[in-house]
Parts: sequence; C-alpha cells; structure tokens
Amino acid sequence: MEVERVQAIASLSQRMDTIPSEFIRSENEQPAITTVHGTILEVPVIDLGNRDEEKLVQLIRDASQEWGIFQVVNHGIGNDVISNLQKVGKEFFELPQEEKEVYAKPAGAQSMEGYGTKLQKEVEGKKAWVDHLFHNIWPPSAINHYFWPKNPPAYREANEEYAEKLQGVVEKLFKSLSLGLEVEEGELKDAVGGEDLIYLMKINYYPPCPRPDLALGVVPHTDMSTITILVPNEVQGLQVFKDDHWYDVKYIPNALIIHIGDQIEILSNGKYKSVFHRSTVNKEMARMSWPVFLEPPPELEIGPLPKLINEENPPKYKTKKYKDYAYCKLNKLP
Ligand SMILES: O=C(O)CCC(=O)C(=O)O
Ligand SMILES: [Fe+2]
Repeated sequence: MEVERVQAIASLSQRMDTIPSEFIRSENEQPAITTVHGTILEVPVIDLGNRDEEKLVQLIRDASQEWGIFQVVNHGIGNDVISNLQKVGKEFFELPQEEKEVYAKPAGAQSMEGYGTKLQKEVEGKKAWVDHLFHNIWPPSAINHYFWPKNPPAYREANEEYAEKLQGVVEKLFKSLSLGLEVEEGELKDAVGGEDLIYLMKINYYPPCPRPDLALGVVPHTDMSTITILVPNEVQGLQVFKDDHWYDVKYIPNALIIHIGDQIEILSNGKYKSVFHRSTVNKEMARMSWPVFLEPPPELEIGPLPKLINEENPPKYKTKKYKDYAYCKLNKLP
C-alpha cells in the first residue's frame, strides 16, 4: 500500500495557504490558541560538567520531579559530533522520495525500525504533520544496518560516533537519577537492562507548513522509554505541559534535551514524572529532531524499585514486561 508522506503533501501545499482538513486540529489543540507566549516558565538547564556531584544529583532530581524534562550543557559530546548527526539526517530527508522509500518500515513489522508516517489517525481522526525514520544505534547486537541510510555515505559514521559518545551521558544520567532516589548508583541502569539497554534513534522531519497555527507535529504524549535524549535543530517547536499550560522549550545550540519517560516514572514509583509534551511546526522552515529512546529489552519486567516500597509507600504501578507495557500503551489498554 502506498502511504502518503507528509513531506509530499507539504510540497504540494507550499503554493497554497491551506492544509488538508485532516491536519486541522480542534480549537482546544491548536497551537495558536493553546500556547503560553513569553518566557514565563523555563525548563531547567543543567551543567552536566558540574564537579560538585551532590549539587548535580540535586538539580537532576528536582528537575525530574517537578518537570520531567531538562536540558543539559557541558555534556561532553562535541559540537562537531552533533552537527554531523544533524547534517546526515537532513541530507537523508532531502533525498528524492523514492530513495527514502527504500527504507520504508515493512507493513506489519513488529519492530519500529524504518522510514514512515503515522498511519492511524490520531486524536479526533486528525493527522500529524511529520514523517520519521527509526533505527537502533546501540548495542551492536541490536543494530540492523538494513534500516540505516546508505546515502549520504557519511550517515553510518556520524551515527556510530554519536552512539559512542552518548554512552557517557547515559551513565551520568542514570547514576544521578539513582542517587536522587537514595538507592545505589547503578540501581536504575541495572533495572532497565544494564548493558542490554537499547538505544533507538528516531529522526522527526516536520516539513514547512502553510498553517502552523492549526496543525501539530507530534501530538501530546509521554515517551514510554526510560529516558529520551533529544537533539533538536534550530527551529523552535518542542512544547511541554506544565501547570495546565503549554510552554515552548527554548532552543540552546548543542544542548541535549532530556525527557523522563514512563519506565523511570514507574521505577521511581511516581517520584520522577514522565513529561507530557508535543511539537509544533513552522511556516518557512523544516523542523527536525533526533530523539534517542533508551529502551529496556522487550522481555524485561519493570515495576517500582522494591527499595522504594513499604507500608506508607505502596506500589502505584503494575509490574509488566516492557513489551506488554508498550502493547497496552499503543493499543490504549489498561
Ligand atoms: O520533535 C520534538 O521536539 C519532540 C518529538 C517527540 O516528542 C517524539 O518523537 O517522541
Ligand atoms: Fe516524545
């Protein structure tokens, strides 16, 4: 079956000032109506190079409790590594449509991997203004190079380099998040699979949109991952829901945006919050983002850490295999 890519629809709508009606959100979702303007609240920005470890733990703990999202600077990944990742991703999405289709996600495949467009019409039968590419980048045993673009030729090296460097950031984050819960520093990482933790890369490509006031990119959701580490391009678009309102997340060049996902909320028995977020689109420019979802192996069972449970603190979440959690979430089952 031929799937209509948003990028193809966008190139047709460029000459018009309208978008197909299935992309027009209801008023209670339209970004022009529901976004708070002006920087009233700002997502915390944390210096990951801070040598005062206790302070770092405290900052990450507070941001994860209060917001479920923060940006990190001084994270140790070179600007060149990030700009190479962005460059090859952009080049891939700028290839002719038929070259991208080579990587299309096979119909009915279990895995997320491949090039695609969300098929199911989302909330109220509406579509999202975005195409994507998914593929694992770590560990080597989880990688299927079939889904890694061969063009541009530097694609593979740029992604390998980023995956390599990302591991240091992942270690630091899990360590601080564990210490923030007053458990051993390796406890959360072990609970999500240790060295078997899977790094799933997604590239979101949001083509220019004639009516960014009416459409949405990725619709409101929480990530089902443990943590998501996201690199945006320079086009503003990520928004978080806080105290009943939608706020823009400020673009900071070379910063990484860290989302707490559902599995960390569950493991922490609700102390850390999985952040509710969405993305908007731009009239003139293509927005792109590179979230890496850190996912437990499918068969691993995840529930609140036993050390956090006692008579006063009963478990607030069920323990489930990650694959069952994902199945229920995707199919909107309890
Ligand atoms: O593009 C963004 O900034 C957010 C994307 C996102 O939330 C997702 O793909 O899960
Ligand atoms: Fe997300």
